[in-house]
Amino acid sequence: MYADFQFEIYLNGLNDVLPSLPADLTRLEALAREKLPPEAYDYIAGSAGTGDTAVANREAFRRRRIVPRMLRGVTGGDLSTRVLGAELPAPLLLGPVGVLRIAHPEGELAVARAARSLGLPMVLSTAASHSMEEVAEVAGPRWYQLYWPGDRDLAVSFLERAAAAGYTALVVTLDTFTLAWRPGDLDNAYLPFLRGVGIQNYLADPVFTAEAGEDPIAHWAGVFGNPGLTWDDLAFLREHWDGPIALKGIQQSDDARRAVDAGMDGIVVSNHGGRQVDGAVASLDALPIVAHAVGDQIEVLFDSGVRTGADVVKALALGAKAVLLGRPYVYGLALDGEEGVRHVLRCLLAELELTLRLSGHDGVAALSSESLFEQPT
Ligand SMILES: Cc1cc2nc3c(=O)[nH]c(=O)nc-3n(C[C@H](O)[C@H](O)[C@H](O)COP(=O)(O)O)c2cc1C
Ligand SMILES: CC(C)CC(=O)C(=O)O
Repeated sequence: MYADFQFEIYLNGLNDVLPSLPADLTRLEALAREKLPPEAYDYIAGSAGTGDTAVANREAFRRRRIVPRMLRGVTGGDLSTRVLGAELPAPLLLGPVGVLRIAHPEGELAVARAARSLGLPMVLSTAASHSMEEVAEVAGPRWYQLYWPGDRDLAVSFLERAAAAGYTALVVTLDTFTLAWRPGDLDNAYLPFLRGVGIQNYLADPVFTAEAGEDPIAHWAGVFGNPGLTWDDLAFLREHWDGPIALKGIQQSDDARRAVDAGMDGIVVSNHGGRQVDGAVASLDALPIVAHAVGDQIEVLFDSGVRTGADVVKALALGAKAVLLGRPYVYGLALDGEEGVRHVLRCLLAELELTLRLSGHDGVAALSSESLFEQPT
């Protein structure tokens, strides 16, 4: 049971049981802000444009309310589930976040260790600041996130390296072929790759090494600016990746159906945490529409705005099989490395389990849209 340490905390005090971080995960952002270099904090916490979509992501969660049911003989509260062919102890993954060394020197390694200690999959970003092979050495279950380079040889080399290093599923991010207008980073003139953090991931790659020495921004744009991709190109990925593939950044039902038609195994309903299209629909608002459009034909995952266990309950009730966590674990990383990430995950899982049981659900499979009430706007 994930919540077992709850009484231990009451008996001994939070800080004897967990690192000296608050149990209220929504307070971590303010603490991380005090610790991180200002431009790194702004990059992590920031979003596109006015931040409208990032705010809408949270509002969409607030608008939905859990409706607790009583006397339902709730005993266990089983969180385990099966996603893209993998048995997960809980419907939670660590979403792909690039350049984690800007938050902590151990970066992706610390995150991988924390995820492994709880048996949760980590989705490693193409833009990771440790190579996928280094991360694989310390990671447990692992998936690989692809920023799809225009150069097909480079794309194949990423896929082959990921498969060889034991990454079992592929998450292809479609919504970030170029960075959005992000005023905070523009005001700071800050892009992590400029500090030579992000691109280190590729130095082990012969194709990339040939290009090294070039201006890193021009290099990034040249390599990953691949806006001409279409649905037809997905056949290429199928040809070069044997495991399951999920498309990340889906927000619309026709796009979701096209993913089914293209033979994909999953989609991640996501607006990149509001970091790409400012004014875009809140990801949680898109979720039930997309989930309804595809039914059981493809697995639906979700991210953008998840901050608490109750949020996970809401996303699952609206049709997600599992959720990906973004910024919260990065704040934990910034505050206390591996321990900080584990703290975030343990608190979130405990709260998820308690919320599920207290609202009358004997496991994640018992959730449905009837578990929620939507407040009129
Ligand atoms: C600092 C930062 C870097 C990110 N880097 C990546 C990335 O490399 N690849 C990717 O697919 N998504 C990336 N994302 C998006 C996350 O995977 C995820 O969609 C988003 O953070 C979810 O929203 P949340 O932060 O509100 O939980 C990044 C997000 C942040 C905050
Ligand atoms: C483009 C990336 C390296 C990182 C990313 O996805 C982001 O900053 O949102």
